[in-house]
Amino acid sequence: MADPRSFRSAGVAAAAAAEKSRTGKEKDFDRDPATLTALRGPSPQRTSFAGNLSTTSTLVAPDIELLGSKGHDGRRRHWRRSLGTSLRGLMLPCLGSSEQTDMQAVAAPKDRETIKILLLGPSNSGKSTLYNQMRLLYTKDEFQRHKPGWRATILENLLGHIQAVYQEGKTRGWLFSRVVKRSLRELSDLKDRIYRWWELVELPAEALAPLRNLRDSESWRSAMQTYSLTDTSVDAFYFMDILERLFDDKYAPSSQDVLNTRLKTTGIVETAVDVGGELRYRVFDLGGARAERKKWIRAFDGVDVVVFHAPLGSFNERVDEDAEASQLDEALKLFASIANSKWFADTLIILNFTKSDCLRRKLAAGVKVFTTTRQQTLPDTWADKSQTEANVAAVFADKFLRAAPETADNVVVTFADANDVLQAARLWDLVEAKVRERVVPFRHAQSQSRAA
Ligand SMILES: Nc1nc2c(ncn2[C@@H]2O[C@H](COP(=O)(O)OP(=O)(O)OP(=O)(O)O)[C@@H](O)[C@H]2O)c(=O)[nH]1
Ligand SMILES: [Mg+2]
Repeated sequence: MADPRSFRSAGVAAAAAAEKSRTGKEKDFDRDPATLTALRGPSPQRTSFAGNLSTTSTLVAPDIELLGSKGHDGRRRHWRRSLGTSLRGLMLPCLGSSEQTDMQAVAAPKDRETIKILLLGPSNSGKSTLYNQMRLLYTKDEFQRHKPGWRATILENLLGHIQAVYQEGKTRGWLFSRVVKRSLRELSDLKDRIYRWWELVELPAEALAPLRNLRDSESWRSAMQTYSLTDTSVDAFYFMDILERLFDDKYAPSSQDVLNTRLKTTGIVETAVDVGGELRYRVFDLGGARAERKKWIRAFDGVDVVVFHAPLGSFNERVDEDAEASQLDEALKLFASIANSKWFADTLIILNFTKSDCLRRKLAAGVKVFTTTRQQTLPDTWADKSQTEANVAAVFADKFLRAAPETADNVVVTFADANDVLQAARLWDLVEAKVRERVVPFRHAQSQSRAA
């Protein structure tokens, strides 16, 4: 099994396996430490993947409602859709003064050393998380200044998740222990003091005890665990584990708290950062939900780098807007249209697989990625592969690369979990290295040929 902390471990294994299947020879990808390329193989084959969930069971508590009556009908999709956007008005200050949804910024003239980078991918794939990692790296002071503004969303993430797990339990007939039922009821009784629409979210001190009881309850943790096998939008274990901090009067979100928080992006968010030397980035974080993608075209002009996000660990999760569509399939279709678009023929495309940690967790829990019960069929070469992280990564890297044009040499594959500081830092290092190695010389060559 690959070293979970290593940025390249799963990717290197994936690249090596794909290369071996293509050429029959071993290739030492460690000699090419920054990239995973050359994964293109012979004729495209179809792959199938599925989730085979183990379930927890148990007794459901009486009806509870933690988030008030506005906008939450109890179904997971509705909760997820409202999560993060509901407090958008409140959260705008934390997005930073250099960011805006103003299209004029998108159309601003391009300077030779200014590199335009788009973060693309479906919703929930880690774009904004990687965007925040970039701000943490290059504009740390500004990022720190805006961290307190995340508090309301963190609390909303925590409460929204509890509501979602409860609703899932109700739908699937899970049995909760008496302590869990009592704690949920106590939280529900506090709901008017916990949640306010268009106001700051506050947690009364009395909420700590029931939340602690939930956190310490085997029954609730097991329900959270099961739920997390089909929804990786919020790492609720993380927030449960910092409960005491959240209740501290002086609580100020840490960088990791922010990186683990889900806030759905609407519109186009931009920031400019000095990278060092002659380089300056203009980075655009675009909302990945289907309705948001209609706005993408406005940012497509003059793009130097696309960092495309494909959530590997979401292979068995559904798209919010379409219960039939898998998140990874959605990512594949989207990637195919980006990689084959005339807008990006000369653009460096970093295809970054995120959520490998979720894949690892799901595999460890016995969830199957490749099963014969899925509608799509497995490619023959992979049908007998064991379901290791490296094999799964290789299958999907191969599948995505086959969706790019046969002759494309502008795609670089990476595996970096967006919420992991080390992995994200290495990804941004890779972006910088590739920009210096390929994008800047390409630009200079273009301007010279224009001048000649
Ligand atoms: N475990 C894990 N969580 C991740 C990873 N990448 C992102 N997340 C979490 O997934 C959730 C969604 O991430 P976002 O960055 O908001 O997703 P997005 O692509 O910007 O989504 P939209 O704004 O809707 O387009 C957040 O709670 C992140 O903390 C990852 O690699 N591993
Ligand atoms: Mg986002």
